[in-house]
Amino acid sequence: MNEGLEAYRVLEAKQQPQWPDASAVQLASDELASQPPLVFAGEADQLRTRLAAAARGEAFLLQGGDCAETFEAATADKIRDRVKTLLQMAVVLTYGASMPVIKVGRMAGQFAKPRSSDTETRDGVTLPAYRGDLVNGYDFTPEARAVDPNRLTRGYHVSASTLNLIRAFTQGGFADLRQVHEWNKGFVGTPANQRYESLAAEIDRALKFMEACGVDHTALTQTEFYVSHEALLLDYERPLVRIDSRTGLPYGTSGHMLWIGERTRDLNGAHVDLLSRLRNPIGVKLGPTASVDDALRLIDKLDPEREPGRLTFITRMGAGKIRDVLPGLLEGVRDAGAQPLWITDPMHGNGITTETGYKTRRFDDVMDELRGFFEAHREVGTFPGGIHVELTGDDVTECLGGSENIDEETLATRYESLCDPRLNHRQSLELAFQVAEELKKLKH
Ligand SMILES: O=C[C@H](O)[C@H](O)COP(=O)(O)O
Ligand SMILES: C=C(OP(=O)(O)O)C(=O)O
Ligand SMILES: [Mn+2]
Repeated sequence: MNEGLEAYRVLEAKQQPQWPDASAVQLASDELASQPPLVFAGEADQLRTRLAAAARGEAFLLQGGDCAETFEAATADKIRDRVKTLLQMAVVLTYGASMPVIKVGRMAGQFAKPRSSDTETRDGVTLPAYRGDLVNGYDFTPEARAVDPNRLTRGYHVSASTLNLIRAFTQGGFADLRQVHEWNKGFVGTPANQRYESLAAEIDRALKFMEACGVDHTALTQTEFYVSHEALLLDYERPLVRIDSRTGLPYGTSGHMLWIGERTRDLNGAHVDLLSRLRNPIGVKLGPTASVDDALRLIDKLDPEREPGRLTFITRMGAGKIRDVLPGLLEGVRDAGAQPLWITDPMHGNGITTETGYKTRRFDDVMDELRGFFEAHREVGTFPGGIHVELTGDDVTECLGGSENIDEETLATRYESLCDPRLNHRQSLELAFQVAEELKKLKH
């Protein structure tokens, strides 16, 4: 029954590195195959159950983290701050939505990147493009940019220690909601403070009320937190597929939820084939050219049983297109009787490059796409089930605007991303406040 797990090998796999030495890749693959799984099948099942609730309109998904994690930045402080940002956003969204928020990091495995071009040219020198720390290094030298299969096992170990820390933080009391309300301090003295003050005060009061009522301590101090990444690099994903001893079924154990990117979602390609055979919850990015037919064929292939929570469509249309494109897609899928979870990625359709060469996004465009997402669902009568955001807990300057009004000149001061621009800590919270306002409207 599981022989099909090798079927992807004869199909076209886009965006894979050209490894120079097949035997070194085989060694790395054998090494990965001998390591323990990073996540357990039962956890993936539990996430699927949670996502099924979101598909029914009874929960909301918050998925976020770096565009490209790096080995170097897998430090305790940076992991803590990213988790903290997501937890703080989740508190705001939970209050806005009055429903559970499912927390899923783009973490502990988000190390491989699809690129528009195989090469990068700087000052007349052309080298291979950076494809993520799982493949090559970022420094612009031939040595760093050479692809290195030893990075596959290093990526596994960095993911393991990242996940270990995430589990410790979210189970060990760090996620104490009573601490999480400290977030509003980040806004003191900014124009955003006034705008969000009243919602922040309401949340504070609600938390104090819960505590006074004697709500079970663990409900306030422990939280479920899942990890996900784009399942791009098949030489990493395949060796981490394991057969679950309970059910005899294959699970990708590199993360709880795996998604297929916009560039690799070909129906007859290797990525769709391999992921179709795994029991994890699966995501697929859908850009503005995706048709109803594309979506329905993906459903047939990835979710033939139409099992709630199995399939999440992550739309990334661009602020200028979402209102035109999304309603038709939602209608077509609904009319075919399918109920995938629909979430929005308001980042990847809104990239621009400044004259000085920085890849960036305008906070206002991100918010506009988010509002377009809620409008499209309102129009069709479907549920806007979550958000997928590139963000960091650090005080970087990568996206334009927000309450700090980051301008083009400021971008250069703390631009740290090696791939796409992320919302910084404050911009992320600001986004959460505005999404909470949209969620509140849903209830009325
Ligand atoms: O994260 C997404 C893609 O890897 C990224 O947007 C591609 O960027 P590029 O056009 O710079 O290759
Ligand atoms: C590559 C990404 O997105 P997409 O596949 O939507 O372009 C990403 O999420 O970083
Ligand atoms: Mn990205």
